[in-house]
Amino acid sequence: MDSHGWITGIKAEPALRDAIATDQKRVIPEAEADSPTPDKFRLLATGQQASVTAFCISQLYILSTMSREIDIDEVAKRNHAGECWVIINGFVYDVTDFVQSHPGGAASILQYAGKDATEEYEPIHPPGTLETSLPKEKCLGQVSLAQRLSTLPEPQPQGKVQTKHKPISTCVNLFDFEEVARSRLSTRAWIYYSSSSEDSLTFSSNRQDWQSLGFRPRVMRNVHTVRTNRAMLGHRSTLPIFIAPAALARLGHPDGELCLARGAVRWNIPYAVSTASSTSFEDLANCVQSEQKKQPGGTLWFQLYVKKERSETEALIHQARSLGYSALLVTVDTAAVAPREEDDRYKLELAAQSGDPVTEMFTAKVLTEGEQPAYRAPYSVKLKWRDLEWIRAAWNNAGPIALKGIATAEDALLACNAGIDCIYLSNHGGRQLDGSPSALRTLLEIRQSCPLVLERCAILLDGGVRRGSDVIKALCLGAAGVGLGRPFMFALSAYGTEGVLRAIQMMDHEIQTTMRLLGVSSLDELGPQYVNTWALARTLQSYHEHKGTFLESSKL
Ligand code: HEM
Ligand SMILES: Cc1cc2nc3c(=O)[nH]c(=O)nc-3n(C[C@H](O)[C@H](O)[C@H](O)COP(=O)(O)O)c2cc1C
Repeated sequence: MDSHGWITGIKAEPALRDAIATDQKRVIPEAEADSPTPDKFRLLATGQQASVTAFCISQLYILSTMSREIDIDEVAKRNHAGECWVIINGFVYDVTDFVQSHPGGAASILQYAGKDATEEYEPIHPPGTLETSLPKEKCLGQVSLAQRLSTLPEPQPQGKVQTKHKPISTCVNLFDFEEVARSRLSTRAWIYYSSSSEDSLTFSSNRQDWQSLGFRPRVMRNVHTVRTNRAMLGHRSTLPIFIAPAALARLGHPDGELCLARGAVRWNIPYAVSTASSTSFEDLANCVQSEQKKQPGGTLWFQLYVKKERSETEALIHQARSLGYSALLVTVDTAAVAPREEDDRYKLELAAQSGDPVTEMFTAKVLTEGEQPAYRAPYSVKLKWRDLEWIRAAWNNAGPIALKGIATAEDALLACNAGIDCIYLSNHGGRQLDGSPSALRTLLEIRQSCPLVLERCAILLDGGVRRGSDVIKALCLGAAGVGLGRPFMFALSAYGTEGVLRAIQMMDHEIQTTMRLLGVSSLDELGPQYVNTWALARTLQSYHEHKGTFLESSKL
């Protein structure tokens, strides 16, 4: 390594080296020097701020390859669906044939047709995406270094954000992280994390329902020592909480999902990795392994979105299994992606500002026979209960299986009868069907109409959980454990790994305090006698009135 912190073997011109030194980064190529790709470089920050700026990678990429040079004006001409080129990390890709099948929707690429898409592309896609999604020949060449440098954004003064930044020591609860994250995140990232579908009815009731449940505390019990440990999907966790699967953590912080993995190991709780993780499944497994060498704990679960192609799904399951992910969580509430209008409006506004004709988001396409509608996600609209057979076979008993997104007692019973190990009650944080019930309501419904399910299957749930007291309420009603989604995304966006660790610590503290004030010293003592469900239970559909329909609809 030379005096500038560069690994030898990389030829960096002085101008480039200076540019990167200003940004205080060192670059380490992980692949052979003769065939570098943008995804095979990693940046290590020497300063506190580990913000990975894609342009550093692309400069090296440009310098270290010898492929065809393309003029930026040539790229600019290919700016429509009929001929669509984009620049990513200094390389020019012809994505004309790929655009229509892009899993993130055609519009998201067409917005960058003829332009540099690096800044948008990088935090969303895990390493290796370009290589696996596009044929090699679609990488046409690279733009010249001079042209690339001329389009680089001005370096941001590093200290400015930090001096304004609220110190982590002043955050007292999870809502504080949300506030800090809001001030730090780009508009796009904030909207992506915080938005919910349509009128946000479900999103709002997720929070309200926890608040409508009261406690029935007992006093004068010796609660000097409290035990918070809980087994969830075979993992003996220090706390009855886990990190719920959420896509695109690198939108919030350059270390993205790695922050979550570190938090999970250091606190010994499970982390459910999303199929749409912006860090590769392998990097996360390696991170957990190396953390566990320092201190054992934590586990990775794998959240599965069933893709349109069965072979793709099977490949994902095999990969998760071979990397040692210890449970499979199949998400079942995404037959379509519900509109999150804030996201859509923002994208459309950007498109309108840049004069791009991106209207296809709302344009109905006439389908030829047998063609699937172009949903905005790569997930299967044909998923059915029978598919559990091949999903189970692909997983090959590598650990328990949960169905994530169950929202009625009838489906809970179906899952139970299908031999599923765990029912994960969720409405996707209010991001899918607006008007669907909170997990808490579904749990009450199960207790009312088919309590047997609680004996035969483990129950996990999530949605609107922000307090240790919410967790305890769920456990009183029979949940084995509780997931948190947005709070962890906000915590990592605000303070990286430190934020995640502190968020878990806050939950630990709140859980312990609630237990003491409730008069229990172990989670096993919790039961329905500790909560007052009256206000919520009376809003449920009466099981006795609808018994016939219930029994009918809980069959296939
Ligand atoms: C040009 C080459 C590109 C390739 C090869 C590519 C490939 C992919 C792939 C394979 C996925 C699916 C990830 C998964 O679920 O496993 C995806 C998702 C996505 N991509 Fe791209 N993409 C490209 C460009 C872009 C650009 C320029 C944008 C600009 C915003 C973009 C935005 C998205 C979004 C929003 C998703 C969905 C993420 C989610 O919510 O799950 N992509 N892309
Ligand atoms: C930004 C974001 C991304 C998400 N991505 C996924 C995902 O990839 N897979 C999934 O099954 N659920 C996903 N979810 C839903 C969460 O797993 C979880 O159900 C939800 O966040 C819980 O609600 P909460 O955010 O109020 O805690 C996502 C949620 C958010 C907020």
